[in-house]
Amino acid sequence: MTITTIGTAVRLRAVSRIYGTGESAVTALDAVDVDIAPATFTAVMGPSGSGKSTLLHCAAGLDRPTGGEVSIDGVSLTGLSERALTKLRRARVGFVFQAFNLIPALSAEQNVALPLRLAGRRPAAGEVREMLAEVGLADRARHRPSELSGGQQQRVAIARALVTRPAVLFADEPTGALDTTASREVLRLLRTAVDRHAQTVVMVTHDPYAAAHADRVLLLADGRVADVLDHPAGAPEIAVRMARLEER
Ligand SMILES: Nc1ncnc2c1ncn2[C@@H]1O[C@H](COP(=O)(O)OP(=O)(O)OP(=O)(O)O)[C@@H](O)[C@H]1O
Repeated sequence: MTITTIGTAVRLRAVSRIYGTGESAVTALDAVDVDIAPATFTAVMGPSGSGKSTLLHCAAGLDRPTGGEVSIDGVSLTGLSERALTKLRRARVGFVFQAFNLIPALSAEQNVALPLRLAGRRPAAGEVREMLAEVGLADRARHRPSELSGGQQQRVAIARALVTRPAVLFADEPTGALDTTASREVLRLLRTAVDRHAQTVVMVTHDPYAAAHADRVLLLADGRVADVLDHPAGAPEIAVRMARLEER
């Protein structure tokens, strides 16, 4: 069964995720409600262990919540079979991870073409090259990941995540392993996906400077949304709200 939720790219209703059972049970997410509007950039922050990665994984359909409901692009994930969930992820969702996760034996171009091939499509002429050009790597198409800098590898990973033109891009600490210049370039690409291509970006980060690129910052504590900051003025404002959260 699918439930249509027009106007929301990602919707969480009373989403809980409990790891383990009995005395060792850990409540990583505690009845979280979140609505993420299409074509917006959301940053998810919070102290270590507050549930950021769990939220991202549940919202992206990579992990199943213990309770509650997640919808992506108007489709409820509850009750979908693994196969249907995989299909939905391939069609509507992109992922970027801190560790890039490129396939070492494949060239940049082959890495970017992978999601299209997995979806059973033969990439159209120029399609993959255009995507690489969008992330500024047209001249690196035949290079393997080991022949690229960290920043370039992450740009290939972004091209790979965006090549299917997914409705939502989830990014888990995408700038965590990068220096300031490479981070800025990655954040600019994520911002472009939102502003130019009307895609929705949800990014977990520890870095207030990265979060300052977002339209909205969700601050988690103990598996709940403890604070929300709309249109942050800059990194200092975000850092202050984070500090307040950590003092509680
Ligand atoms: N597979 C698991 N089994 C048991 N507990 C887990 C598992 N994954 C996460 N947890 C626990 O759930 C809570 C939330 O973890 P999560 O990784 O979502 O936090 P986080 O905010 O992303 O942390 P960090 O910033 O350190 O990456 C933590 O207490 C963590 O120990």
